[in-house]
Amino acid sequence: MSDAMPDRDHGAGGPSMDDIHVLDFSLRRGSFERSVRIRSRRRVIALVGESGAGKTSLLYAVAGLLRPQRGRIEIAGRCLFDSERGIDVPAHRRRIGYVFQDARLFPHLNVRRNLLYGLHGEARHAPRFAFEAVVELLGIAPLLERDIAGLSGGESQRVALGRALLSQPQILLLDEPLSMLDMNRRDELLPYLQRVRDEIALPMIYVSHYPEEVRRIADEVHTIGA
Ligand SMILES: Nc1ncnc2c1ncn2[C@@H]1O[C@H](COP(=O)(O)OP(=O)(O)OP(=O)(O)O)[C@@H](O)[C@H]1O
Repeated sequence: MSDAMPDRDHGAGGPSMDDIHVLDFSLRRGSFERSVRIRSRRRVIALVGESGAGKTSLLYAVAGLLRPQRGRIEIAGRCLFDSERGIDVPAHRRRIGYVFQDARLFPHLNVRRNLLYGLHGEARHAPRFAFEAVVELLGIAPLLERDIAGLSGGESQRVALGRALLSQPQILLLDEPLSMLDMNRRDELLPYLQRVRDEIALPMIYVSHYPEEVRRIADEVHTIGA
């Protein structure tokens, strides 16, 4: 089932004929099996569904961490997997920024070093998302010299989002980034997620349990397992 939201103004980086996502595949994890058929021209889509429906598994397949049994995955027109054509782009070449439920920051590095970790390897050369711009976008400047252990859940998620952007992704995958936060912290973080959505023209796939959260972020909602 899918449910298109009203159009949002995405500016110059908005949807075009090329912005077509195709998630048309079947996967298996132990005894769990899930097939999905999603085609979308919306840049930001959400996957919702009950616990165990397979939302995280679908993100893993997009990220190249789980290989589907068959099918095709295209994000913004870029083919990542096609069993018929023998295409399976390795995970490290998919240019994915992944934000998990828990921020998964390096506890022995401070905020600045966690962010700079994202900006390593090829990402350092002519980055599309520069360090200062990402720090400004996410309001991280006051946190830069702080230790990870002292950050609130919302601050940690902003740093995790910043690190993901600095890795210069072509796709942003968000796996319930607000789920570990209480209501107040969720309300604090949501505007930053909206800024990322509006100011950075990246395709985003957003997994969530919360209809309210999804309505505020995604252009289109797909229910998994219905
Ligand atoms: N490593 C694994 N090996 C075998 N089965 C697994 C593995 N990881 C998850 N599963 C099973 O795959 C199914 C889908 O799990 P998944 O985490 O993708 O669901 P989800 O919709 O993201 O759930 P939640 O909302 O609770 O995070 C579940 O039945 C789960 O038990």
